[in-house]
Amino acid sequence: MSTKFRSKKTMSAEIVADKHRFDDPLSLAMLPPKDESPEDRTKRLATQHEAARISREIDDSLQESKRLFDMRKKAIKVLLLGQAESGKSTTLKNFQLAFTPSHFQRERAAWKTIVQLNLISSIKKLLEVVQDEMDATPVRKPSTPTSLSRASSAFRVPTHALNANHQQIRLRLSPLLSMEAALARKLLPENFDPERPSREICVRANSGWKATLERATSPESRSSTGSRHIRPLTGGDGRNKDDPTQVLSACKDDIISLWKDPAVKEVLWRNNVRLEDSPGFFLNDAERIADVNYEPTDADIVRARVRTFGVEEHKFILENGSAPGSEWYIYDVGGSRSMRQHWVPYFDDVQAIIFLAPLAFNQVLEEDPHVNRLEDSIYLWKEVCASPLLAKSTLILFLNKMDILDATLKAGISVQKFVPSYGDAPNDLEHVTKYFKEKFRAYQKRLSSKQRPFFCHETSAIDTRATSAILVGVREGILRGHLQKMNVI
Ligand SMILES: Nc1nc2c(ncn2[C@@H]2O[C@H](COP(=O)(O)OP(=O)(O)OP(=O)(O)O)[C@@H](O)[C@H]2O)c(=O)[nH]1
Ligand SMILES: [Mg+2]
Repeated sequence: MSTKFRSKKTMSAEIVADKHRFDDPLSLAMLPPKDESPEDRTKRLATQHEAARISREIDDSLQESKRLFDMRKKAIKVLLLGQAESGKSTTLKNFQLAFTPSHFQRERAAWKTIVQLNLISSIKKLLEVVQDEMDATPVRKPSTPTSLSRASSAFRVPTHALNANHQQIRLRLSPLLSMEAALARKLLPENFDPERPSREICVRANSGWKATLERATSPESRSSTGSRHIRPLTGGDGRNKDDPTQVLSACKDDIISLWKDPAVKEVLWRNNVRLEDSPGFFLNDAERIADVNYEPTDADIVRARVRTFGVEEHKFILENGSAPGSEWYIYDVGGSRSMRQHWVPYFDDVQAIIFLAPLAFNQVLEEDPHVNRLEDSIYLWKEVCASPLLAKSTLILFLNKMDILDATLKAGISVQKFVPSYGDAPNDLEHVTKYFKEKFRAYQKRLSSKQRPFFCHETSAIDTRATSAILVGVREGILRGHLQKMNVI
């Protein structure tokens, strides 16, 4: 711009700025030297240009951080709480399946390996019981019963005894066990729990274990000999000894016959072992899962068990429903006792707590067999209701595992025996549920510093269809409460 076209106002502003420049020691120090050579000038201008670029970058990143911070403030935060095995991660998977289905589908490959590992884990327990029985009683040959075996069988009613066939099956299944140990070590390096070493698959939160699993179990990875991948160990029969699909399919017939065997069933029954009630139970589906073409169904993924270790943050952008595009953060916590200390930092600014409480009146905690599960759930519920940090949060109670409660009551297990205060009220699903629901309601009323509505659902989180219908209602309730708080409605 030539001086001719500058306004009076601009010119006087420049004079003031120049005056300021010569008064200000910093500006003086920044002035180019009087005898600056053209090369020095070019260098100086380049440096100034670079400094300005970096400064712009810092500004942009600060603005982005602010934007993310504001978005998080606007996002909906939900915390899943409850004791270990109460169904928190299962509820999270239901949420993904219902509202962010494409995300759910993307993780399918990782879950396939988990289902296979779950199946192997049940086989491991089965083999342990078989081994203990064999160690305790002499093994008999199947075709030529001895007088000793006839005599010992006479003590049992009905008489199904383990024999050399079972030992053979056990031997043939042993590669599964070594493969499981190796696979868990390689694929889940975070598979560590001081409370229950090597009992259950467990991953540290946010360790990217799903991506690790997907990478490590993909066919490309297995066919690679690169050092970053699992090296394939190919047996004499051409089978890959590291690949759970191959090893399981080779063992399929033995797995099925062992699980269906009346002698094994009897041993389990006598030892009071109900594998069917253990988390991640897939033995009844061995025919399908041990198949070489196995692909997990949605129901398999929801039922697959991985113990949560720490606190996992899951970010969702809703793909459907009344507020598509809305951003949610769901925190899934590890529920065993040693992990509860990590919950509190996540209490800040949380809109809703979904509290999972199975009415497991006849079970004890895995980490402490002296503590009744239902008592522990009630203790935790009281803590949550009374917490000042959660005073403004909406509490939503899921009386989960209703299917198990139903089966327990139908099996004739008496509530009164475990909870004397239940008295002689009918030992059926309706009355038992009502009784404990009222207990939870009363504690919330008594312990909340401000009154809040009591939201309670009876759930069976492995039933994806029924859970989805409940979650739609929960989602809408949370959204409404959130928008009201933000004065949008
Ligand atoms: N039968 C039945 N099983 C359920 C139900 N909900 C969850 N499960 C199973 O119970 C086991 C434990 O569920 P998770 O969701 O992993 O439990 P969690 O609360 O996340 O446990 P931690 O991560 O150890 O704190 C899994 O194998 C689930 O498939 C239910 O309503 N009925
Ligand atoms: Mg979990």
